[in-house]
Amino acid sequence: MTRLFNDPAAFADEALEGFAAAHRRWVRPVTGGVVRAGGTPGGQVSVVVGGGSGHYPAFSGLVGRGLAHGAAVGNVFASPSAAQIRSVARAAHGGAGVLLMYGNYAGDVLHFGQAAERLTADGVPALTYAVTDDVASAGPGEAGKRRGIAGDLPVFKAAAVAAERGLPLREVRDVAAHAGARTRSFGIAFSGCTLPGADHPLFTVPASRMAVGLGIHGEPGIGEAELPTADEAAELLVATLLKELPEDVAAPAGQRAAVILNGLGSVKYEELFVVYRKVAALLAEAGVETVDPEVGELVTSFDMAGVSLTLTWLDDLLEDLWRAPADTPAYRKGVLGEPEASAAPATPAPDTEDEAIPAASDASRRAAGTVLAALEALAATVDTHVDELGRIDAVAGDGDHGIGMQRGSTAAREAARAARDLGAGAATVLAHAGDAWADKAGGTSGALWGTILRSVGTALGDQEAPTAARVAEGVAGASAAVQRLGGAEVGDKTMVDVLVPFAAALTGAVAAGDGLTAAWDRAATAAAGAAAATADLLPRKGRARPHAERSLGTPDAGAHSLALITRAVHGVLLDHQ
Ligand SMILES: Nc1ncnc2c1ncn2[C@@H]1O[C@H](COP(=O)(O)OP(=O)(O)O)[C@@H](O)[C@H]1O
Ligand SMILES: O=C(COP(=O)(O)O)[C@@H](O)CO
Repeated sequence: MTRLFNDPAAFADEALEGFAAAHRRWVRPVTGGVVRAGGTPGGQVSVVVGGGSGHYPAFSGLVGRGLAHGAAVGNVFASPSAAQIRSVARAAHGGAGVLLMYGNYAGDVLHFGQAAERLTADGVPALTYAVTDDVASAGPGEAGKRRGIAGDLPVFKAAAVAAERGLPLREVRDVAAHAGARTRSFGIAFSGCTLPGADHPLFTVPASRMAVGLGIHGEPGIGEAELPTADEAAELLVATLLKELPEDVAAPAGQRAAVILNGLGSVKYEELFVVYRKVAALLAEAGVETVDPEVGELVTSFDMAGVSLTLTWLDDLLEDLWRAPADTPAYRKGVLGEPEASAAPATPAPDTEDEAIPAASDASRRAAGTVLAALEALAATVDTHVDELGRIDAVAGDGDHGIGMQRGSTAAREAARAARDLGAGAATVLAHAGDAWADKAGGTSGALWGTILRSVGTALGDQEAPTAARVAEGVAGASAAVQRLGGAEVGDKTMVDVLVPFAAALTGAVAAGDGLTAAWDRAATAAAGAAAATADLLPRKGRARPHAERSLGTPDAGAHSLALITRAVHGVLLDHQ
């Protein structure tokens, strides 16, 4: 239970503020996260890590010498936005490029990928690396789909030390990939966390049982088993990882491994030590020599009761990097010399983008008024359904869809209003709204909704009075852009299952001669039907994928919210026709 909070929606921001105030020796707050207090030495590659809040010490607690140069910090269980990541990366840049590192989650992949593209275009060379250590999240044949859990730490650390030793950007990324390929984790859980403001945990397991194969967002595991003793838990964790050796490790005997026994939030240190006692014995029995083991909380999920074991199979390079000293708020080891003089920031962090409003025709400015009304109706619908969206998402996802949509749609409405008040046309109002949505919400749906609004805006332009055909073209463009960006197809159980038939129905009705309001009405009806039909699908993308069966009978959260929104926008069109 998370008991101490003010406004749940402000929890992540307030926690970051307090964290930075408490750790000024190590970190300096910047827009979107924190960077090392002493900056990045000139000419050194910076390693910028990040992810959602709720996982402390990941990610802000891992910033300091010997580890990350900066951390981009998202909302609770949602990736930071591309704008946050760019801001942190620019502040951490020492002139030699930036490696962006994160766990392999859909939202993180989208936002860090977009940030890397923009940074490179802005003259800050940037590469990405996603950690995939969690063996329970996908089989060995799909290792690229695995998520990142406590294996984040050794992989981030290897890259950061390589950067500090002066390696160029590509080689730092190669080191990250080498450490990632040799890092595996597996966990068990006894209860999920309770998010700030929620009154029950994301999942529960009967007192006599445990979930096997945990996730760090309240995912309930891939199986259930009898509650083990501490020794039995150790046996399961060790046996699972010894069966999951990296390709270039033939057998455990004779190997050396970095070991992390990680508590997820409410498993106490003494319990962890009881488990570790057996883990150490079992690894020794298998002929594995443990190197600088860590027992404690390194990646958490609020108050989740769970424990995971991580092994990084070491070679000479990886052992050297793992043993290197570090000095961060949450992870310290060895002794570091005096800090090198830091670079004057090579790339000052812009806090705001250029806000110039392009000229617009009167017709487009009038259309911007309708766009604003549509965004107001959208945000109101999300507010009304916020709890329902969270509940649906919690069935097989991480329960944050309502909160994420609320943050995004509220920000979009405010940005649209400000742009409209400055005389913007329809395209500019939608572009500002889309950017604000993606920036404030983060997460998968934040990136996708930002793209939807911007795509529709591009088709409308700032000059012409939008016709029904233009609107249909914009929605079709949004549908194609979402598929390109997220890689989902119809049938994967995502918002694409609604967006594609919605766009097709709208285009078809307009082509058949319907006016916009009538065509939108038909399309919104098609959207509602398509959203309901997602209940029969098995998810193949996003957070819900590993819990496919649990989601049968429940519609996809993003599909459902999209259908609700299309109906709300129809009400606005009726009023404005
Ligand atoms: N690859 C994808 N393409 C399109 N939509 C996706 C994809 N992955 C997830 N989604 C949509 O995003 C929704 C989840 O949104 P949200 O919970 O806000 O993001 P997150 O999963 O990052 O927490 C899902 O219900 C699904 O509709
Ligand atoms: O939740 C996280 C990011 O994943 P999403 O796909 O945005 O949900 C984050 O907590 C882990 O970095």
